[in-house]
Amino acid sequence: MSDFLVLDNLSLSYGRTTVVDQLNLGVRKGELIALLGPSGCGKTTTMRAVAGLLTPSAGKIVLDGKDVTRVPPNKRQVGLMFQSYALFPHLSVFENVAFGLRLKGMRGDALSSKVNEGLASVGLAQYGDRRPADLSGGQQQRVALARSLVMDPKILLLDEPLSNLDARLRLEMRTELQRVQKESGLTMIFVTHDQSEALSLADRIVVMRDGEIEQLGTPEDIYNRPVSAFVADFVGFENIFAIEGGELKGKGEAFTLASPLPEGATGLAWRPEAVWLGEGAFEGTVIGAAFVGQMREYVLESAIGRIKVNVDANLPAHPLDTRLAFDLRVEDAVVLRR
Ligand SMILES: Nc1ncnc2c1ncn2[C@@H]1O[C@H](COP(=O)(O)OP(=O)(O)OP(=O)(O)O)[C@@H](O)[C@H]1O
Repeated sequence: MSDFLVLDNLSLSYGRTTVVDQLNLGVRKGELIALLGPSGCGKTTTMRAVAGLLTPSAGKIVLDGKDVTRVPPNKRQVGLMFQSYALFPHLSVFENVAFGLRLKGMRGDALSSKVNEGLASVGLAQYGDRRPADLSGGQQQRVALARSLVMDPKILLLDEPLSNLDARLRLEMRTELQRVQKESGLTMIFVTHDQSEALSLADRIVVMRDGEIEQLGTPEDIYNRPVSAFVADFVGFENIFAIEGGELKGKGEAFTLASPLPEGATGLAWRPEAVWLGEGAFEGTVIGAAFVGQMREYVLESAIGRIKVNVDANLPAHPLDTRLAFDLRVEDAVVLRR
């Protein structure tokens, strides 16, 4: 299947500063893609280019088989929902959702049924007469979503759509977004710097770093098989070591493992639960210990650096300052190859 949205060698600049450099990305129809990366890596800039708010300095954007690189924003059928989803405070919920449709010349029954359908799709069928101020933050967010959906965009871009919501609402809206997307079959790209949001929502994740794609894959790929220390760090690996001259090096002394290093590896990383505690070639002092329900989390200070270890909470606890042996085994590591 050919891609529905293609970013082909896309370069984006502000003045003389190139922010995104020769980016290539294909998005399939009906896919939910997350753009994940730290602040300043170019996520919003990429979205702005897809929406037509920024003209690329090189490369092209193809949407639904049509080159839209030079097409103005209002002719692209690209929906946008930003973090500040500013609803019109003086208009009712119904009128907020109707706004764009009226601009397109829609009136009467066609307008009412379209708006009501939009409100129903986000679970707000009964709220048309309210003002935005009389809704919860989550409900306001859903009005903004309905406002985007009724325009029948080919693709909907969401820039940090959930970051204004508190933790509980954010979880609720995640589920809501996923439901709406699956029911409507709409292609969506959402920007986030929250790895758990990306992992839980997306069909595929694009991890960006300094305007380039560091890794593209399913949530399982990204979580279980990060290609680089950068991605590993982003998805919660705590114990990351680079390979330099056949030795492993983190924040402490370099060391050599008993087993041979995997072919082509540039680094090895261990999740806290993949570190052996109580036996092994290394020794560390417990400088942090926390009970977190099913697990106990330890921080060990050792010659090779600080090591984070999670073990079953049913095992006997180790108090602070205890000296403990631990082991890092190649077979329990994730191999980084970039
Ligand atoms: N209008 C602008 N003029 C000049 N530089 C800009 C402009 N907007 C963004 N930048 C720069 O471009 C780079 C990428 O910014 P962008 O907003 O795309 O990052 P981001 O990944 O979306 O970050 P965040 O998560 O903080 O929103 C940053 O270094 C930023 O300072």
